[in-house]
Amino acid sequence: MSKFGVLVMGPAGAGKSTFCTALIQHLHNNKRPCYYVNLDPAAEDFAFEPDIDIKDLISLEDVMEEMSLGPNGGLIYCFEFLQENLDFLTEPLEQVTEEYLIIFDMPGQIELYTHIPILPDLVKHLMRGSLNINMCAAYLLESTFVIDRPKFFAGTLSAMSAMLMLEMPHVNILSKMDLVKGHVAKRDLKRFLAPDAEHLTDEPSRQLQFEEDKDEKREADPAATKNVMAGESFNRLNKAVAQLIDDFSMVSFLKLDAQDEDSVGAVLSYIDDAIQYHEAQEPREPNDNLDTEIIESAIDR
Ligand SMILES: Nc1nc2c(ncn2[C@@H]2O[C@H](COP(=O)(O)OP(=O)(O)OP(=O)(O)O)[C@@H](O)[C@H]2O)c(=O)[nH]1
Ligand SMILES: [Mg+2]
Repeated sequence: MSKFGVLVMGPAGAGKSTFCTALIQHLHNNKRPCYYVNLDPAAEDFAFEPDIDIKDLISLEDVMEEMSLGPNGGLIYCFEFLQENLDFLTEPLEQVTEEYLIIFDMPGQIELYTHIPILPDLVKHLMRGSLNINMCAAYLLESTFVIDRPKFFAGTLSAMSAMLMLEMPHVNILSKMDLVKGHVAKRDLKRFLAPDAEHLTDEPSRQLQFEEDKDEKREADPAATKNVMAGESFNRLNKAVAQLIDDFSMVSFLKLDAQDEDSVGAVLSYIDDAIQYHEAQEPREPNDNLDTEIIESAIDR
């Protein structure tokens, strides 16, 4: 029997928990069962009570107090503790059946997605071994942060880093689209949704701004002309990064407005495709009330 899950990731405040809530609401509305797993040991308020909450195993607050760690060190400690106590996840998840979508709500500390092997090990445990969950990563970036070229590069590279590290089907999502709608031309938005090297480096106004910055810095401090962020070298760096993003041709973004159910439904259909959810579902019984109504209304017509 297969199981299906989505790992909702991304930087702090990207809208991960809001997306999880919207997804659960959408699944409820469509009479689809889901299983909500909170893996953020600092999360407090939930619109839907998690079925598994890492805080029942360990809480960030306790770790910070007892181990005298900061929030990031504390989070790593919590995940190492989870790694040593994987039964906490395995035992309840073994009972989850194939109709369920298991939603994992992750914390926002970016180091989890870049260089620490904790998350790949956790993902391996969920995808292989006894659980054998068909998983997809949903990586959220806030749209207001990335519709500016340098921020877009930084955000996209972080998404790519997570993608390469986790080696699992991956859906990138620009969240909070309601905040940029009407403020950004559709044409401009398009090039951030499906980036290619030429579009990303072709931005004369931005270049002008950097040239001006360079002149100002030169007057103040001649050594600043060596700054890699200024002028031609920055331009070349931009081009190289844009080419890298293009070469991978893996980074494109779906739009998400968590308040808009159609938008949530559209993102879910990409996730379903990535994990092949529908292929594994049993055909529904024809005597199911809903199906009977549909058949009756089709006969009436
Ligand atoms: N306008 C708008 N605000 C949003 C949207 N999604 C989330 N927010 C707001 O963004 C803030 C952060 O949202 P969360 O869902 O807590 O983000 P998160 O990624 O779970 O944050 P951490 O778990 O702390 O990393 C909250 O104030 C939300 O109300 C959206 O689609 N539109
Ligand atoms: Mg959250």
